[in-house]
Formats: sequence, C-alpha cells, structure tokens
Amino acid sequence: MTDVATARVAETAPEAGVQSGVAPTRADDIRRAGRLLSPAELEAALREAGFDRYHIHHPFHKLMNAGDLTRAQMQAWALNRYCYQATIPKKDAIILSRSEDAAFRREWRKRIIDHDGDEGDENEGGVKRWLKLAEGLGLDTGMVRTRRHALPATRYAVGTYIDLVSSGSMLVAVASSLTELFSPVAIGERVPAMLARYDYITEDTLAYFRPRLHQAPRDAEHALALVSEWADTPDKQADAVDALLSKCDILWAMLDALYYAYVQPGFIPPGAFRPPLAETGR
Ligand SMILES: O=C(O)c1cc(C(=O)O)c2c(n1)C(=O)C(=O)c1cc(C(=O)O)[nH]c1-2
Repeated sequence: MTDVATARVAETAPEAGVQSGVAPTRADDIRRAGRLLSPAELEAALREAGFDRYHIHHPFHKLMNAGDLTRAQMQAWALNRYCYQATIPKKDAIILSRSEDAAFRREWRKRIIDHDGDEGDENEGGVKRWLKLAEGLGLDTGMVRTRRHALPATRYAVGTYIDLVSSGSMLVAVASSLTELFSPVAIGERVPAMLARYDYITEDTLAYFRPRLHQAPRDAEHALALVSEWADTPDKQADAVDALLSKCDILWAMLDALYYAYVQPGFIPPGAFRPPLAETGR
C-alpha cells in the first residue's frame, strides 16, 4: 500500500484491527456477547454503528457540501439519485404487503403517500419534487424518468434495497430504513451548503428536502419503536444492526459509483449519462 493509502486507512479506521480487514462490527459484538441490550442501549448501538458508515462521510458528499462539484457532477448525482427516490415507495409497498397488522400498515402507508403524493391533495409527492430538483439543475426530466442513463451500479444498489426488504425478515426490512435517523443531519448540512455555494441553485430547486425534515424523524421514530419491540433476542438485535449497515453500504455504493464515473478517474460506463461540455464548469 502506498503511504497515502495507508494514511487514509488509518484516518478512517475506528479501531485497531481494521488494517487487517477483520474489525468486528457492532452486530458481531452483540452476537458474541449474547446479552440482550436495553432499548436505550440498542438505540445507541444503531445510532453509533449507522452514523459511522453513513453516506454523509463519503468524499462525493464532502465535495458537494464544500461547493466543489461542477454542475455536470451535480446533474449526475440528481439523475442517479432519482433511481433511489423512485424506488422508495415501491420498497415501502413491499413492506406494507408483508404485514398482517392493519395498525402497522396504516402508519407505514404514510411513507408511500409522502413519495407518491395524494389525489386532490396539495402534496404532489417526493418523486415529483425530485424531478423538479433535476429540472432545476438543467436536466431533461423525461430522460431522468427513464432511468436508462443511470450508472449500472446505481441500479444494482437500488435493486439490492428491494431484495433486502423482500427476502429479509420484517425486522430486517424495517431496520433497513433506519438510515432516516441520520438523513436530517445530511439534509441540514447539504441544503444551506448548496444554497451558499452554487449560485444556480435556489430554494425552489431544493424544495424536495423541506418536508423530509419532519417526515424522516416521524418515520425513524416509528421504525425504531418497532425494532426495539421485535428484536427480543441478542441475535435479532444484531440482525437489526446488520440491516442498517447493509443499507449504509447501499447508499455508500451509489456514491462510490458516482465518484468513479464523474470525479476520479472519470470512467463513465457505456450508456451512462455524459454531461454536455458546457456543464463541466462550476
Ligand atoms: O438526502 C439524504 O441523504 C437521504 C437519505 C436517506 C437515507 O438515509 O436513506 C433517505 C432520504 N434522503 C430521503 O429523502 C428519503 O425519502 C428516504 C427514504 C428512505 C428509506 O430508506 O425508506 N431513506 C431516505
């Protein structure tokens, strides 16, 4: 490993053992200890393990918040992230369909309405608002909606989220949504940074994020209460932490793919979005 690479590993390694690639995760610790955590301990374990791996720490997000992305890179982010946004209500419908409990379904269906909107309602839904964001960044929304120009890795990552909630236990499906514990932090950093550092971005462009600031904590609180109730053995508590880490990996992989294609080394896969030259400035 080069000195720089070694330094990077050391910088990001939370504890000894990472350099050999065998550091146990928080889920491994819980499984090994075999002791049922209290609800407060479980919440602390989820928050700590999840936040450590949350996409807020990814270099692509750091560049974005520092004002260092070109408009083309911002477009690539919005276009790829549309795949995630458009998938969220479908994955929530899968979770809904798996439950026998009407009270659960009543609460969970709010998530679908948040993203798909509602008839005769002011609420046009998050998916439409994301398209407005894409349009505000200069993208053709018809092209964005086809998802054909998204990176292959984006589509695989999003598919993995669907697999996780389809084939895992309900505990895993619900726990995987707990990245929403941290999304208000990501949004709270991102929105002011974007408004301050990119002169072509307006409050209107970023309207998607406004309702998320109350929807995400509501959703996370509900999911956390369910996880706390359902994870009644150390193994199930570990499964919940693992589900959250898998979800963090999905979000991280999407940004890795963006970074590789549009920042360094800049290898855009065949068929993927190629920004017009005019957009490659700041
Ligand atoms: O902007 C972000 O960083 C961010 C992150 C996440 C997340 O952590 O999964 C979500 C969202 N936004 C979001 O807008 C959203 O609707 C959402 C739904 C979910 C989910 O897993 O059900 N995560 C997220």
